[in-house]
Amino acid sequence: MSAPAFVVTGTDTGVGKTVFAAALTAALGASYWKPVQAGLDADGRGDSAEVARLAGLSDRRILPESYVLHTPCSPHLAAEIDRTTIVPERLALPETDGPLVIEGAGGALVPLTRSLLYADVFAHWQVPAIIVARTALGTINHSLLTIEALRARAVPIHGIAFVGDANEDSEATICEMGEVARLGRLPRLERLEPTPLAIAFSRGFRMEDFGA
Ligand SMILES: Nc1ncnc2c1ncn2[C@@H]1O[C@H](COP(=O)(O)OP(=O)(O)OP(=O)(O)O)[C@@H](O)[C@H]1O
Ligand SMILES: C[C@H](N)[C@H](N)CCCCCC(=O)O
Ligand SMILES: [Mg+2]
Repeated sequence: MSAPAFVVTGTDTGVGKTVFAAALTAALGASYWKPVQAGLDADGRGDSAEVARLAGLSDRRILPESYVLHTPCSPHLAAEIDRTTIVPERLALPETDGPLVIEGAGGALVPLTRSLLYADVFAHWQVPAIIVARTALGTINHSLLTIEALRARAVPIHGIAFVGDANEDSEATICEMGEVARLGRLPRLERLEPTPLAIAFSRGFRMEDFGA
Protein backbone atom coordinates (compact mmCIF):
# COMPACT_ATOMS: atom_id res chain seq x y z
CA MET A 1 0.00 0.00 0.00
CA SER A 2 1.40 3.46 -0.85
CA ALA A 3 1.95 6.04 1.89
CA PRO A 4 -1.04 8.30 2.56
CA ALA A 5 -1.19 11.82 1.17
CA PHE A 6 -3.66 14.51 2.17
CA VAL A 7 -4.54 17.95 0.92
CA VAL A 8 -5.35 20.32 3.77
CA THR A 9 -7.80 22.90 2.52
CA GLY A 10 -10.18 25.09 4.46
CA THR A 11 -13.35 27.08 4.59
CA ASP A 12 -11.37 30.33 4.59
CA THR A 13 -7.96 31.84 5.10
CA GLY A 14 -6.83 31.97 8.74
CA VAL A 15 -8.95 29.02 9.89
CA GLY A 16 -5.97 27.03 11.20
CA LYS A 17 -4.85 24.94 8.21
CA THR A 18 -1.16 25.44 8.95
CA VAL A 19 -1.53 24.52 12.62
CA PHE A 20 -3.62 21.44 11.81
CA ALA A 21 -1.24 20.47 8.97
CA ALA A 22 1.71 20.72 11.36
CA ALA A 23 0.01 18.46 13.89
CA LEU A 24 -0.95 15.93 11.20
CA THR A 25 2.52 16.01 9.63
CA ALA A 26 4.14 15.34 13.00
CA ALA A 27 1.69 12.57 13.89
CA LEU A 28 2.15 10.79 10.54
CA GLY A 29 5.90 11.36 10.31
CA ALA A 30 5.07 12.95 6.96
CA SER A 31 6.66 15.46 4.65
CA TYR A 32 4.95 18.82 4.17
CA TRP A 33 4.47 20.80 0.98
CA LYS A 34 3.00 24.29 0.58
CA PRO A 35 2.96 24.64 -3.21
CA VAL A 36 1.95 28.31 -3.29
CA GLN A 37 2.93 30.70 -0.50
CA ALA A 38 1.42 34.17 -0.89
CA GLY A 39 2.97 36.54 1.61
CA LEU A 40 5.72 36.09 4.21
CA ASP A 41 5.93 37.49 7.72
CA ALA A 42 8.31 40.29 8.75
CA ASP A 43 11.10 37.72 9.21
CA GLY A 44 10.56 36.26 5.75
CA ARG A 45 8.84 33.15 7.14
CA GLY A 46 5.88 31.43 5.54
CA ASP A 47 3.73 28.44 6.42
CA SER A 48 6.58 25.97 5.76
CA ALA A 49 8.69 27.57 8.49
CA GLU A 50 5.77 27.48 10.94
CA VAL A 51 5.12 23.82 10.19
CA ALA A 52 8.82 23.04 10.60
CA ARG A 53 8.71 24.73 14.02
CA LEU A 54 5.44 23.19 15.22
CA ALA A 55 6.10 19.70 13.87
CA GLY A 56 9.80 19.70 14.70
CA LEU A 57 10.62 18.77 11.11
CA SER A 58 14.03 18.62 9.54
CA ASP A 59 14.52 20.61 6.34
CA ARG A 60 14.56 17.33 4.42
CA ARG A 61 10.87 16.82 5.19
CA ILE A 62 9.81 20.32 4.09
CA LEU A 63 9.48 20.26 0.34
CA PRO A 64 10.30 23.52 -1.39
CA GLU A 65 7.40 25.71 -2.43
CA SER A 66 6.74 25.97 -6.16
CA TYR A 67 5.91 29.65 -5.77
CA VAL A 68 6.79 32.10 -3.02
CA LEU A 69 4.94 35.32 -3.74
CA HIS A 70 5.52 38.53 -1.87
CA THR A 71 2.05 39.94 -1.31
CA PRO A 72 -0.32 38.47 1.32
CA CYS A 73 -3.37 38.31 -0.91
CA SER A 74 -5.05 35.89 -3.29
CA PRO A 75 -2.37 33.90 -5.17
CA HIS A 76 -3.61 35.00 -8.61
CA LEU A 77 -3.10 38.64 -7.69
CA ALA A 78 0.08 38.04 -5.71
CA ALA A 79 1.50 36.35 -8.83
CA GLU A 80 0.46 39.24 -11.05
CA ILE A 81 2.10 41.72 -8.67
CA ASP A 82 5.32 39.67 -8.84
CA ARG A 83 4.99 39.55 -12.64
CA THR A 84 4.77 35.79 -12.73
CA THR A 85 2.09 33.28 -13.70
CA ILE A 86 1.24 30.14 -11.76
CA VAL A 87 1.33 27.24 -14.21
CA PRO A 88 -0.08 23.78 -13.38
CA GLU A 89 3.09 22.06 -14.66
CA ARG A 90 4.96 23.46 -11.65
CA LEU A 91 2.31 22.06 -9.32
CA ALA A 92 2.94 18.40 -10.16
CA LEU A 93 2.77 16.14 -7.10
CA PRO A 94 6.27 15.52 -5.74
CA GLU A 95 7.68 12.05 -5.15
CA THR A 96 8.15 11.31 -1.44
CA ASP A 97 9.36 8.25 0.43
CA GLY A 98 6.56 8.46 3.03
CA PRO A 99 3.29 10.24 3.83
CA LEU A 100 2.74 13.72 2.43
CA VAL A 101 0.66 16.61 3.76
CA ILE A 102 -0.07 19.37 1.24
CA GLU A 103 -1.49 22.72 2.34
CA GLY A 104 -3.54 24.89 -0.02
CA ALA A 105 -3.89 28.65 0.36
CA GLY A 106 -7.01 30.24 1.79
CA GLY A 107 -10.22 28.39 0.95
CA ALA A 108 -10.82 25.78 -1.75
CA LEU A 109 -12.00 28.21 -4.43
CA VAL A 110 -9.07 30.57 -4.21
CA PRO A 111 -7.81 31.49 -7.69
CA LEU A 112 -4.27 30.65 -8.75
CA THR A 113 -4.77 32.47 -12.04
CA ARG A 114 -7.79 34.26 -13.44
CA SER A 115 -8.96 30.96 -14.95
CA LEU A 116 -7.69 28.33 -12.49
CA LEU A 117 -8.96 27.66 -8.98
CA TYR A 118 -7.01 25.71 -6.36
CA ALA A 119 -9.87 23.17 -6.30
CA ASP A 120 -9.20 22.45 -10.00
CA VAL A 121 -5.66 21.45 -9.05
CA PHE A 122 -6.95 19.31 -6.16
CA ALA A 123 -9.25 17.57 -8.66
CA HIS A 124 -6.31 16.88 -10.95
CA TRP A 125 -4.23 15.46 -8.07
CA GLN A 126 -7.08 13.26 -6.74
CA VAL A 127 -5.48 13.38 -3.29
CA PRO A 128 -8.05 13.13 -0.46
CA ALA A 129 -8.86 16.57 0.94
CA ILE A 130 -9.28 17.42 4.60
CA ILE A 131 -11.40 20.51 5.12
CA VAL A 132 -10.33 22.62 8.10
CA ALA A 133 -13.27 24.57 9.46
CA ARG A 134 -13.90 26.90 12.36
CA THR A 135 -16.37 25.86 15.02
CA ALA A 136 -17.64 29.43 15.48
CA LEU A 137 -21.00 30.74 14.27
CA GLY A 138 -21.10 30.88 10.46
CA THR A 139 -19.20 27.65 10.00
CA ILE A 140 -22.20 25.59 8.88
CA ASN A 141 -22.68 27.70 5.77
CA HIS A 142 -18.96 27.96 4.99
CA SER A 143 -18.41 24.24 5.50
CA LEU A 144 -21.39 23.07 3.45
CA LEU A 145 -20.42 25.45 0.63
CA THR A 146 -16.88 24.06 0.65
CA ILE A 147 -18.13 20.47 0.59
CA GLU A 148 -20.44 21.24 -2.37
CA ALA A 149 -17.67 22.99 -4.26
CA LEU A 150 -15.24 20.11 -3.82
CA ARG A 151 -17.85 17.49 -4.74
CA ALA A 152 -18.83 19.48 -7.84
CA ARG A 153 -15.22 19.09 -9.01
CA ALA A 154 -14.94 15.42 -7.97
CA VAL A 155 -12.31 16.19 -5.33
CA PRO A 156 -12.26 13.26 -2.89
CA ILE A 157 -13.11 14.48 0.62
CA HIS A 158 -11.40 12.61 3.42
CA GLY A 159 -13.24 14.46 6.17
CA ILE A 160 -13.49 17.63 8.15
CA ALA A 161 -11.25 18.83 10.99
CA PHE A 162 -12.60 21.52 13.27
CA VAL A 163 -10.57 24.20 15.01
CA GLY A 164 -11.85 26.12 18.01
CA ASP A 165 -14.09 25.67 21.02
CA ALA A 166 -16.44 22.68 20.89
CA ASN A 167 -19.71 23.42 19.12
CA GLU A 168 -21.48 20.08 19.14
CA ASP A 169 -24.52 20.95 17.08
CA SER A 170 -22.63 22.81 14.34
CA GLU A 171 -20.00 20.08 14.01
CA ALA A 172 -22.60 17.29 13.92
CA THR A 173 -24.91 19.17 11.56
CA ILE A 174 -22.14 19.84 9.04
CA CYS A 175 -21.05 16.21 9.02
CA GLU A 176 -24.60 14.82 8.79
CA MET A 177 -25.93 17.22 6.18
CA GLY A 178 -22.66 17.32 4.26
CA GLU A 179 -22.20 13.54 4.52
CA VAL A 180 -18.55 13.88 5.49
CA ALA A 181 -16.45 12.14 8.10
CA ARG A 182 -15.96 14.06 11.33
CA LEU A 183 -12.25 13.65 11.96
CA GLY A 184 -12.01 15.61 15.18
CA ARG A 185 -11.25 19.00 16.66
CA LEU A 186 -8.22 20.99 17.70
CA PRO A 187 -9.02 23.44 20.50
CA ARG A 188 -7.55 26.95 20.54
CA LEU A 189 -4.20 26.52 22.27
CA GLU A 190 -2.83 29.17 24.59
CA ARG A 191 0.71 28.08 23.82
CA LEU A 192 1.23 27.22 20.17
CA GLU A 193 4.25 24.99 20.70
CA PRO A 194 5.09 21.47 19.48
CA THR A 195 4.26 19.55 22.66
CA PRO A 196 0.86 21.08 23.48
CA LEU A 197 -0.08 20.78 19.81
CA ALA A 198 0.88 17.10 19.63
CA ILE A 199 -1.09 16.40 22.83
CA ALA A 200 -4.15 18.26 21.54
CA PHE A 201 -3.98 16.38 18.24
CA SER A 202 -3.70 12.99 19.93
CA ARG A 203 -6.69 13.83 22.15
CA GLY A 204 -8.80 15.23 19.33
CA PHE A 205 -8.11 12.80 16.47
CA ARG A 206 -7.69 9.06 15.86
CA MET A 207 -4.62 7.99 13.91
CA GLU A 208 -6.54 5.17 12.22
CA ASP A 209 -8.68 7.81 10.49
CA PHE A 210 -5.52 8.87 8.64
CA GLY A 211 -4.49 5.39 7.53
CA ALA A 212 -1.77 5.15 10.17
N1 LIG B 1 -5.46 25.55 17.44
C1 LIG B 1 -4.97 26.80 17.49
N2 LIG B 1 -4.64 27.35 18.68
C2 LIG B 1 -4.15 28.61 18.75
N3 LIG B 1 -3.94 29.42 17.69
C3 LIG B 1 -4.25 28.91 16.48
C4 LIG B 1 -4.78 27.60 16.31
N4 LIG B 1 -5.00 27.39 15.00
C5 LIG B 1 -4.62 28.52 14.38
N5 LIG B 1 -4.17 29.43 15.26
C6 LIG B 1 -3.68 30.79 14.94
O1 LIG B 1 -4.60 31.39 14.06
C7 LIG B 1 -3.92 32.07 13.02
C8 LIG B 1 -4.32 31.48 11.67
O2 LIG B 1 -3.96 30.11 11.66
P1 LIG B 1 -3.23 29.43 10.41
O3 LIG B 1 -2.03 30.21 10.02
O4 LIG B 1 -3.04 28.00 10.75
O5 LIG B 1 -4.37 29.62 9.29
P2 LIG B 1 -4.38 29.12 7.78
O6 LIG B 1 -5.72 28.56 7.56
O7 LIG B 1 -3.22 28.24 7.57
O8 LIG B 1 -4.20 30.47 6.92
P3 LIG B 1 -3.63 30.67 5.41
O9 LIG B 1 -4.83 30.70 4.54
O10 LIG B 1 -2.94 32.00 5.51
O11 LIG B 1 -2.68 29.55 5.09
C9 LIG B 1 -2.42 31.94 13.32
O12 LIG B 1 -2.01 33.08 14.03
C10 LIG B 1 -2.34 30.72 14.18
O13 LIG B 1 -1.23 30.72 15.00
C1 LIG C 1 -2.67 35.87 2.34
C2 LIG C 1 -3.33 34.70 3.02
N1 LIG C 1 -2.68 34.44 4.28
C3 LIG C 1 -3.33 33.44 2.15
N2 LIG C 1 -1.95 33.09 1.89
C4 LIG C 1 -4.07 33.61 0.84
C5 LIG C 1 -5.55 33.84 1.07
C6 LIG C 1 -6.30 34.10 -0.21
C7 LIG C 1 -7.76 34.41 0.01
C8 LIG C 1 -8.43 34.91 -1.21
C9 LIG C 1 -9.91 35.11 -0.99
O1 LIG C 1 -10.63 34.14 -0.75
O2 LIG C 1 -10.36 36.27 -1.01
MG1 LIG D 1 -1.59 28.41 6.28
